[in-house]
Amino acid sequence: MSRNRSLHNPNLTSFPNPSPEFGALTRNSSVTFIPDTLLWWPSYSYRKESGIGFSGEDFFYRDGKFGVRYFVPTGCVLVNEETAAKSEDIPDDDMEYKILKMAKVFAPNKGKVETLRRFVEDGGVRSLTGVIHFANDTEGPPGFVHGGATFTAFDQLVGVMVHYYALHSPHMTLNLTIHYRKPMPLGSVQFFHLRIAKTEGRKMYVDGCIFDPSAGDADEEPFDVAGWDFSQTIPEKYARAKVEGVFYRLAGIEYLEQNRKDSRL
Ligand SMILES: CCCCC/C=C\C/C=C\C/C=C\C/C=C\CCCC(=O)SCCNC(=O)CCNC(=O)[C@H](O)C(C)(C)COP(=O)(O)OP(=O)(O)OC[C@H]1O[C@@H](n2cnc3c(N)ncnc32)[C@H](O)[C@@H]1OP(=O)(O)O
Repeated sequence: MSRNRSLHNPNLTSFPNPSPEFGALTRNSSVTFIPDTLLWWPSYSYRKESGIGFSGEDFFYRDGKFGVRYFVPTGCVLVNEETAAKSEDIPDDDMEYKILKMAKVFAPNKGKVETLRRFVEDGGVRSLTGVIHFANDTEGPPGFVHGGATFTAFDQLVGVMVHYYALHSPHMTLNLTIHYRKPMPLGSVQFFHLRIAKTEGRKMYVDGCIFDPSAGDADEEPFDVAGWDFSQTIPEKYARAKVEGVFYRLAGIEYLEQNRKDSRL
């Protein structure tokens, strides 16, 4: 049996650098790695108060619980200095302009210039791909990841994707459904592939999966991540968990402040 078990390393507490999984994605020409400084949003309040950005290749949810690296389809960089400069004549109280200014700070200044609207019109796939490490303290069933940890990971990953493609305009989760297909081995490094299925008004419909190249049939070669065309969905048999959900664009971040006041928090 030539099954690749290298992804399941119970002793792994942080990302090996560079990990074989990360390497497989960087060799895939249909995806581009975005340093997660551009997407990382650990705490909106903290960030706002401190003005501190975050660096490093790994994303961790609290104390080393999840580590994440992100990729987007090649040629889908949303905005750069040039695009942002063209928006100088937009009034300052315009929400989209504020978002563009944020994006100017956070978006990578390289690659092809694509605005969100242009990209959508082109019918391109809006997706996010990456590797995620479930460290040992996410344990639920003995030897496996807790379903709540999987859910949190999905909510965060999809949230990051939605905010990325919406040029950082604030969205909240309306609903999220997880289908647990196969137990998630504790300490394993998994891949995820998420996409925006459609946008309707203020709603963004999303779907995707966390998948494991070695989760297919035992007599097959593992799934070829380096050669896979990520504009396609991942074959069902590799999915450990699948997700579908809807995110909703808020009129402004002030909505959250108003809710805090209303709740007397
Ligand atoms: C989280 C914001 C952060 C902002 C940060 C800014 C920039 C960020 C940049 C990067 C961020 C990076 C990462 C972020 C990572 C993760 C994101 C975390 C996401 C979360 O973890 S977030 C917490 C859980 N989330 C909630 O806490 C939502 C509570 N909720 C509400 O606050 C209201 O519900 C609201 C405002 C959403 C809508 O309320 P509303 O009054 O404005 O509008 P209304 O009620 O009319 O609903 C409008 C349409 O949604 C339909 N609808 C309503 N509820 C539904 C449901 N449950 N399922 C299906 N459809 C539903 C209605 O049927 C109607 O549909 P239709 O228009 O078709 O009739």
